[in-house]
Amino acid sequence: MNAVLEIQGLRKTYRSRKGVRRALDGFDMVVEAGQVHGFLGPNGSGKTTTLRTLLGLIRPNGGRMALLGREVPQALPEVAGLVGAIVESPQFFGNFSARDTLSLLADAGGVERARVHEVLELVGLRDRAGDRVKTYSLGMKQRLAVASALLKNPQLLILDEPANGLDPGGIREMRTLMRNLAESGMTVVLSSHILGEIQLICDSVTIISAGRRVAAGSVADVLAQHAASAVRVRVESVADLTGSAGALREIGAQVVVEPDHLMVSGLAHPSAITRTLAARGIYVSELAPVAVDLESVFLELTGTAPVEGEHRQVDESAAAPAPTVNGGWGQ
Ligand SMILES: Nc1ncnc2c1ncn2[C@@H]1O[C@H](COP(=O)(O)OP(=O)(O)OP(=O)(O)O)[C@@H](O)[C@H]1O
Repeated sequence: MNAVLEIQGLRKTYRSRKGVRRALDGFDMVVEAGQVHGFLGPNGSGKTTTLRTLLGLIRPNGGRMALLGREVPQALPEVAGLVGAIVESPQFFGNFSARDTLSLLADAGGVERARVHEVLELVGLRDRAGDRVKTYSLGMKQRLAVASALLKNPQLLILDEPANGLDPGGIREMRTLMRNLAESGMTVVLSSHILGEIQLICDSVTIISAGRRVAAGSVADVLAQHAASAVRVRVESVADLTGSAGALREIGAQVVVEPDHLMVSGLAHPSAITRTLAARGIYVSELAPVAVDLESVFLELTGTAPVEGEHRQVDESAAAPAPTVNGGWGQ
């Protein structure tokens, strides 16, 4: 097996004074070597919990995980040196330069000083390496964080929301950096909800919703599997859009109401649309398959597409009905 990261049936339940929350509910994930893999999900779907659990920072309630072919958390002491990760924005001393910061980290980790110059070059900070970190932009601080994770030349790099807070230029630079790392043979896993970027950067994706995997595979495959399902529907009178949406939802479609048309997905045969609406005396004036992007697939799969009259809350993890925590590790 060529997988550098494997997760099977991962479960994590948080208990707090407010009750029990099932953050991961039998989650599966596989990342093959040499890929840039996007880990996508809405707020509260379990991405950070997954990454923190993989790195031994959180104890799961069940499931199995392996990094570089070794079962973790048991083998973490052996694989930790081969995995670079940033799961929380690291804090750097503002008065230190990037070079000072990385030299300090290199000494602490037993890494040769020559590597500091290499990683500064890799992340594009060479020319500002002597400037104090407090003069850096957010994008430069993110690159310094990536540089610190690269010091030990990891085989696998895990980044939680590396593009968070970056402007479009910063995101573009981050994208180039990720691609360069993958070309150098590193496997990169990055969590994000910036879907357009994932589509451009990543070879493969895992989409998580409410603590479960809802799609996985190459970006092209995930798009192809869902490409046929989205249809743009116009009806003769705009006044009939709301009624049409209701009728289509009754037959199981997911419908997004736009000002002058509907976006309909989740039906095996688009002919069901014309039949259903005609039965209500509503006539379709346009029925067009829509080129699907990752964003619409994501919205459909995670149930986070806007629904008329509903105001979705940000946290989509499941509030567990009863505390079923087994307290132990393993299935
Ligand atoms: N320490 C904790 N105690 C209780 N609940 C927690 C804790 N950490 C996370 N949760 C809950 O677990 C669920 C999953 O959270 P997690 O941070 O893993 O999601 P996420 O996908 O990373 O979200 P985001 O994109 O917003 O960072 C959420 O409901 C969150 O409120």
